Amino acid sequence: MSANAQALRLSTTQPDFEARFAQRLHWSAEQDDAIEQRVKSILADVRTRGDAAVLDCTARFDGLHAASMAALELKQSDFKTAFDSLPPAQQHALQEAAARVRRYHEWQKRQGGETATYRDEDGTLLGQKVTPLDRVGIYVPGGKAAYPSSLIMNAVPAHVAGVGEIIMVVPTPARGSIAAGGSNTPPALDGQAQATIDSVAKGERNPLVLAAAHVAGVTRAFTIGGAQAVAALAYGTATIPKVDKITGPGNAYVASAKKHVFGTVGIDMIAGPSEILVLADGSTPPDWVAMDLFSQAEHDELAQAILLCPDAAYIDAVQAAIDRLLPEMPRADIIAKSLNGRGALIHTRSMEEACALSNRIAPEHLEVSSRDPHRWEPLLRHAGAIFLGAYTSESLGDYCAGPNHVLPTSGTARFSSPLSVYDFQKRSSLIEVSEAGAQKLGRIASVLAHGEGLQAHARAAEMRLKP
Ligand SMILES: NC(=O)c1ccc[n+]([C@@H]2O[C@H](COP(=O)([O-])OP(=O)(O)OC[C@H]3O[C@@H](n4cnc5c(N)ncnc54)[C@H](O)[C@@H]3O)[C@@H](O)[C@H]2O)c1
Ligand SMILES: N[C@H](CO)Cc1c[nH]c[nH+]1
Ligand SMILES: [Zn+2]
Repeated sequence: MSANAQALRLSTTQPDFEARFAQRLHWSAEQDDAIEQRVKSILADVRTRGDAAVLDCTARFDGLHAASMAALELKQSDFKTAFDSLPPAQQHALQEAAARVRRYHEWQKRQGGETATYRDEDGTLLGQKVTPLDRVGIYVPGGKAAYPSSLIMNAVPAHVAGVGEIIMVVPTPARGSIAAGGSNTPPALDGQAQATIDSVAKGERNPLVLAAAHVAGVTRAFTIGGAQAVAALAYGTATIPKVDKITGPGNAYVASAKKHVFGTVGIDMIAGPSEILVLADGSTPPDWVAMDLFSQAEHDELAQAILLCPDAAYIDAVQAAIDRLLPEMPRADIIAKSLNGRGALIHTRSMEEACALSNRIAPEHLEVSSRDPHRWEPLLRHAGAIFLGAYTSESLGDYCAGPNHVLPTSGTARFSSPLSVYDFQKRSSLIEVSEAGAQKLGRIASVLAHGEGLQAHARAAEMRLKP
């Protein structure tokens, strides 16, 4: 079957542009209610039954039948064996990518990620103490594709922050299981029967993911996924240690579960489908831009790829490149569904108007494919990551440029930031008031405390005042 991708053509001069633009941006997961209900029941089950529920869900959704949690735990020796058996080019690529991501996050840590203090003139010390989290859970997606790059993007900043223990979960669904894209109607649970099956059956452990765990370093790892993995990390089970925070992307089940466990544990963000917005002045080869649009569209039928450009002839050339290049793509069907359903090629009056539109979208990835990217960058306020110039393909950021590829989606870049070293740290304020400082601060606090009617606050400050 040959896929055909005709992304919606829009122009900002069309009278109905606003309505059509808003409609295209709107994203709603049709199955939201069904997913929410299922996630709630999985969370409750894991909270009550612990490991037994995790084993049942893993059999039910991933087709992975294990008699005990021990069979779902990966060992450090598994990681080493996987790494050693990779071709040298893959070993080298993993190591280089991890080294570049580490270097970037080490730099980031120096930009405000370290304890610092200052003193008032009277000797009072003020500042913030930065402490790494004790134990984090990292979710590495594994349902429809394997993501060693996401493992690196989560584990490396955690290490750089100084996190003590990193617990990784990664589903390894058997072919034909629900998670691998098989039937969406799960069979009834039959925990009793499954308990008699005494080993892991058919779960596909991706060697690059295991090798990435060797390179990036994780403390313990389990081949579980979905809401059950998030629940196990959040509540803890007899086998899986409860963590302080869960980071990492995942599908709608993972996102919903993270939303529900927030408060019991910290989370990084709720990630939606991938997005790319290319802002082009027409100077980049159209094939490059077409492939950049494909690069995010190929993640997911619900991914969104948008081109904004003031040159109508250039938009025609990008569409021609899409038509020519699409049949070569192994994931052409996913790309076509994404472009047809959610993509857009938008003709703008100017690059200035394109920048303003981009700010309204607040995309996860924003490519400024221009001869003069630094002219436009100051106009761009909201994006998860900004890729400047024709040579900066978004895909380089996904793997090895250095900054994190876990980014805010669905317009949340208006108020949130990429995953970072700061996600794996917390801050405590430091206050040491000198005797002289207590005289000044005590008088201010006393007045305000009386104003709030809080006498003990006032007296605690006043007792330290010299007569
Ligand atoms: N933002 C990022 O940085 C980033 C990086 C990599 C991947 N991603 C995205 O993460 C997502 C990964 O999704 P995925 O599905 O491949 O893997 P996943 O690991 O997120 O989900 C697989 C799990 O979903 C659960 N599941 C699937 N169908 C279910 C059902 N019907 N009922 C109950 N549970 C069910 C199963 O437990 C399974 O283990 C993709 O959308 C991908 O684009 C994002
Ligand atoms: N583009 C994804 C985040 O939206 C990350 C990724 C992983 N591998 C390839 N791409
Ligand atoms: Zn990607």
